[in-house]
Amino acid sequence: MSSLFIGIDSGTQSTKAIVLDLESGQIVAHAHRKYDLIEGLPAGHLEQHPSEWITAVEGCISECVEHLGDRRKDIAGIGVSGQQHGLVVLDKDDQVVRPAKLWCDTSTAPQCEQIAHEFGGQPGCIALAGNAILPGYTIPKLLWLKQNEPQNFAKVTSILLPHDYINFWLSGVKRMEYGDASGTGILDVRQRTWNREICDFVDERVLSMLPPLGSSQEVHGTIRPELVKKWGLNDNVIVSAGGGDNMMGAIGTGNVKPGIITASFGTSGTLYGVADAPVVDGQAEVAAFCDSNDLWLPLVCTMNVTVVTEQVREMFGWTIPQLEAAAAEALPGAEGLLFLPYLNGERTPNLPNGTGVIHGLRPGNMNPRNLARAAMEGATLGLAYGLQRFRELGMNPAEIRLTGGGSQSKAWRQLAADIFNAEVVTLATAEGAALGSAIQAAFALQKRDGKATNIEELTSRLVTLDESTRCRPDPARVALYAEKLEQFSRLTQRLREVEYL
Ligand SMILES: Nc1ncnc2c1ncn2[C@@H]1O[C@H](COP(=O)(O)OP(=O)(O)O)[C@@H](O)[C@H]1O
Ligand SMILES: O=C(CO)[C@@H](O)[C@H](O)COP(=O)(O)O
Repeated sequence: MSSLFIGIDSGTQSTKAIVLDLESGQIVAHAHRKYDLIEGLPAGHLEQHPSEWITAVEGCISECVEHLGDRRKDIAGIGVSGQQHGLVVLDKDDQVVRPAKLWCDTSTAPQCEQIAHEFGGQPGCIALAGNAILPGYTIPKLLWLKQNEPQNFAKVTSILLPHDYINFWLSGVKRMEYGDASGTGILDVRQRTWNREICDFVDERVLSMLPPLGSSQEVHGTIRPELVKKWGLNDNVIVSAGGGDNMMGAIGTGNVKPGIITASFGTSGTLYGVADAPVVDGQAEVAAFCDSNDLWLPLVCTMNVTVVTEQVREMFGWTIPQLEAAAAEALPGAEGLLFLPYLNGERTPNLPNGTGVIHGLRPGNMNPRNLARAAMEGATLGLAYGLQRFRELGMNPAEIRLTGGGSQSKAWRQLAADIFNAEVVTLATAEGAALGSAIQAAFALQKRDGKATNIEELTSRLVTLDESTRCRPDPARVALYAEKLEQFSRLTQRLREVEYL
């Protein structure tokens, strides 16, 4: 009998679940559930009710165990990955006080400025905790709540991140681990301790709202008896610490030691690589996060990747294959179109009130295929802007591992290789974060039980590259996209001047 581990990835647009057979390395069941965002006014408010995530997790696990039949008794653990930074606020009875403001909610730009101002600007925040305070992060959301909904703030007794809340629902235990906690803005990533000054500035109750904090390699708890009964599981199934989706995506793409870089094309775009010391960027373009193995994960995040391609797809009423076909049919460079992809505002570069721009329209080039291509190119150029900063900080990948929904597109993979000027390759599964969560659950259980285990050995056995997807940069297109990136940076600067001065 071999052990099975469930990996859950609670993403921004959907929840994905896989069941990993630890012995064979096969994925023996999978499920997914979609949901929407709550868009508030004025633009910038983006929220979800945590009950949506729970309904999706419950549905995904139910579907997987139904598919497994009697093999459900082999399930030994569950690991949960979640979109980073969202603020879940609970009252004294552990009821959710209001919907969670998400990583892509930019309504908290004024609160970021207030916090930064208190500590001598963003350099002061970086000195205290290793990171600037940016609208995506968690702590400005709590200050926003205090200032805008004081009645709700008064009810809050504890705060959790999205994956912590799912862990709490699964196990009844409240806890945070270093990786996801590093995206709050209040974790001093060098020491892995809460920064009291920033917490107290937001409110003197903040420290008391935080649950216990600990290693990302530990077992979080065991599945609640009601759920064990509902799903027909054994009663000792563990829940591992879990983590932010990028931290778990790192495990699921075999990115567990320095030297490997992953790019995720999900709702957001991210680029990250493990480091064995904190990487603190004085310009704050690379976030100084912790990973899910008690190391560090310097990361660049852009807010607009499949957000942009999905808008174009919906505008033309296309299926995903139709979107891909249109982008593949267009010429590289989209006949002069350049899409600044800042539909939801942006984090890198920091343009919380930014908007999208399509530049270069002429009578002959304004057609659906060029718009599809320009959307993919613009989203990828946004990440390439961040990759430049990665390279300046000494992380210069020859190969980038791609994960997330957009990485399933062949046309997108090739233009990513050309824009990044690096080989790109995907993994056997596009669900890197879900796979990473299942692997982490296996690792945490083996570690707890005192078995000889090693995350590097586990990932080298369980994570496989899909060599058939490898794309190599083409010199002519690399040159074309280098020019586009310069134009992209200049236009972004102009947008900043037009919208902000
Ligand atoms: N072949 C494809 N080409 C382009 N986009 C794709 C493809 N397959 C999936 N996607 C997009 O990927 C997105 C979902 O990616 P995912 O990584 O699951 O996001 P998240 O974790 O943020 O919810 C969807 O918007 C979907 O349209
Ligand atoms: O904010 C960040 C990273 O800092 C995002 O990467 C979120 O973690 C959302 O991830 P996806 O839903 O796009 O995977």
